[in-house]
Amino acid sequence: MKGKTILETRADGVAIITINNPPLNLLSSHVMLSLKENTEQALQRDDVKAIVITGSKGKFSGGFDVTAFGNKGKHGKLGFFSVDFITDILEAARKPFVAAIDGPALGGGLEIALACHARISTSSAALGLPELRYGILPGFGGTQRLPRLVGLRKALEMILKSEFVNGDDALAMGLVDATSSADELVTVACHWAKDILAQRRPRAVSLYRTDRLEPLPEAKMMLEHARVKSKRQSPNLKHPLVCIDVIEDGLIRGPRAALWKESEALSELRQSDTCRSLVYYFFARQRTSKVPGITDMGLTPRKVNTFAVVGGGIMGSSIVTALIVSNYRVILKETDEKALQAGIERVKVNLQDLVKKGKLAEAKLDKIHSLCQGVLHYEGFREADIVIEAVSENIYLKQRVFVELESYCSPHCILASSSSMINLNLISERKELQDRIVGTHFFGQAHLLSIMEIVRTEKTSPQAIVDLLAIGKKMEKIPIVVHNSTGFAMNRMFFPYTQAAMALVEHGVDLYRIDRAAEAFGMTMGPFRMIDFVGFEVLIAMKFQFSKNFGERFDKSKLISVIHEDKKAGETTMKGFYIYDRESKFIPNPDSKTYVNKAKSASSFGVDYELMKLSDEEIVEMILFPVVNAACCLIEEKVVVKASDLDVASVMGLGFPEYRGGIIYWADTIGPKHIHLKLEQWSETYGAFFKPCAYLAERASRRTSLGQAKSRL
Ligand SMILES: C[C@H](O)CC(=O)SCCNC(=O)CCNC(=O)[C@H](O)C(C)(C)COP(=O)(O)OP(=O)(O)OC[C@H]1O[C@@H](n2cnc3c(N)ncnc32)[C@H](O)[C@@H]1OP(=O)(O)O
Repeated sequence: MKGKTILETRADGVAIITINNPPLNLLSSHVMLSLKENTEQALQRDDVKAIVITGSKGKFSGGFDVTAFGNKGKHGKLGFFSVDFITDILEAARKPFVAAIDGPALGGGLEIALACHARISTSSAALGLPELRYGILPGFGGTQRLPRLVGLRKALEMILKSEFVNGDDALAMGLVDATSSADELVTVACHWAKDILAQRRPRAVSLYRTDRLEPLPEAKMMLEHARVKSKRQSPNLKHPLVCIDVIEDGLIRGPRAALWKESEALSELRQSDTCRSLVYYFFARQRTSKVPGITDMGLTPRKVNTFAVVGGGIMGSSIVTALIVSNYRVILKETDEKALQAGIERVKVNLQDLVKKGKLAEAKLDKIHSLCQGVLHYEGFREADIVIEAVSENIYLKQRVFVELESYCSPHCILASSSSMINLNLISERKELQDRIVGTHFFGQAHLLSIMEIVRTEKTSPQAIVDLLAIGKKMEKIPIVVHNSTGFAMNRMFFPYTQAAMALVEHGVDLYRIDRAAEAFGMTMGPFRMIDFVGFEVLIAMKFQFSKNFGERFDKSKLISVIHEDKKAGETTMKGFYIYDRESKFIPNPDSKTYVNKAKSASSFGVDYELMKLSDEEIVEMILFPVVNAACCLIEEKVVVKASDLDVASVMGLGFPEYRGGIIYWADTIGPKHIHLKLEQWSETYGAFFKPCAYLAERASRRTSLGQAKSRL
């Protein structure tokens, strides 16, 4: 990736410097060098009185090219760019600089704009400093200039959450000085620059503004609060704390001194393991929508307006919610009036929940809810472009629904099942339907989680997959395209996570200690919290399918049989391994001892004093190496096309820590040999559940990595 900037001079004395590195005008070293050269040239020329910086083709700049992070040596002089160029040449120039922003102005891109003397943007521009996503901090002055432009409170929010704002919001908070249409953008920016030149508008230097900063004692309290929150939310991460320290340093020692501290911190953080893992993960996520043999066929997604959903239970109503929020019209079918009203009510509650979480504007609630229409007898199904079956996980019921769908839907309608584990080939054997049958598995609550498995059989048409990828994008879901198999990819990894933990409990390890160890490692939820989240019923259904399809390996746990007696339990009923209140706060459930004692006495395992002595790290290995093994089986069976898809699925579905790169990436940092050895030992002592698969064995013996897809680092 090379790229450059282009300098043009206009008759009125304004020079336009355009960043040109398509498609996103990223800041490669060539672009930065060229920007510096063109800026110096514009400053030296007598015919140039003011300068506008913009990006080509409606994109200001997507920021620094992150492929360079994680590598030692490359881009070694970023600090000089930040201080010597951005601060001492660009911002210090007597000739005014104005940024004309359309499209993304992110990371280093926004930081260049922050150093200009004014910023004009379109309403739809996306502005943000998402550096923390990559384990680094804003390194071109963003830690100093953003708080001085928008106040510390808002700046901390944007930086720590890697939040983007649009042009209108940026104007409201003082991040930009005016908005304009895209057509007029550069003209408005040129006028603004001339106004500064004529002293009709101020030549504002962001680095030394203080009018928006909160008083120091208040600022210190905010920073302390941010530290506490960051330590609580991500105790294993250092870079958010480094970033907070650098911001504070600027408030105490002054912004210029802090710029050097910022660039030193950047140099160090960009070579960290966290940065390497997060950059890897960024590209792994980007790659999920590229499916070899499908997305390279030149197919265009068909227009989809209307969905139909069969079943308004928890999953069905959640899918309806996710669809209507994305502006699709949805017909919801239930079997009787009572069930239908309950389904529609659930959709309403889900929408209100989104409002409460700040993810949906209250004013839009009624309009969005009106996109859902309830029916009892497949009325309107012929107009549907896609039907999603969301009835309970009962193969016979699903088969019956698909027979009915064939007669009520148009011959082009995609027929999707939301099953989380049932083999799609069993759902319908009708040849006429085969190329239209696909799985759409939303892990957990479809309107809350951002991942979607798209399941294809041997016969599913590439067009149906391309259509679903486009729908997933509109719904802002990360798609994982998988081949049909019991449990697909996510549940194939989730189930062993719970099984290993249950085996440990039956051997005498404390249930809550296992959750604590997993969470300290970075899992969003320990295995028992996770079981509560998905609900006991789902786990029981999963055990049934897994035992049937994978045999004895998955048939050992007695704890599942015990909880079967209480199968409605879980977070939705406010009682599972934990007890929940209405705010979803939870405490251990004293009754879970009863489950555990019953399971122990029914179990063939017996208390194992060696296992009871395990350290937290060893507990984590014992519950996560089986997940690595399951992921290896998925690669071996070609359920996924790229190992990196499992990294993304593990993070987004299983809550594996993103900063460890995902399950396969993490396993490669430990080494397949060690994992294989441990699993072999455990399988000898504790049974076939731990038996490593052939793929893992082969990689271990050849000492090669498990991930086939190479990172772009
Ligand atoms: C020193 C500084 O403080 C440090 C920094 O600047 S850190 C960098 C900050 N910038 C970012 O985080 C931007 C990340 N990118 C994005 O969020 C999105 O790409 C976007 C919103 C800008 C655009 O989205 P969209 O138009 O859908 O384009 P998208 O498909 O994502 O990207 C196009 C290509 O650019 C790549 N790309 C995007 N941002 C990149 C980046 N910062 N570095 C390297 N490659 C990048 C994508 O991987 C993709 O590659 P591909 O064509 O090979 O798949």
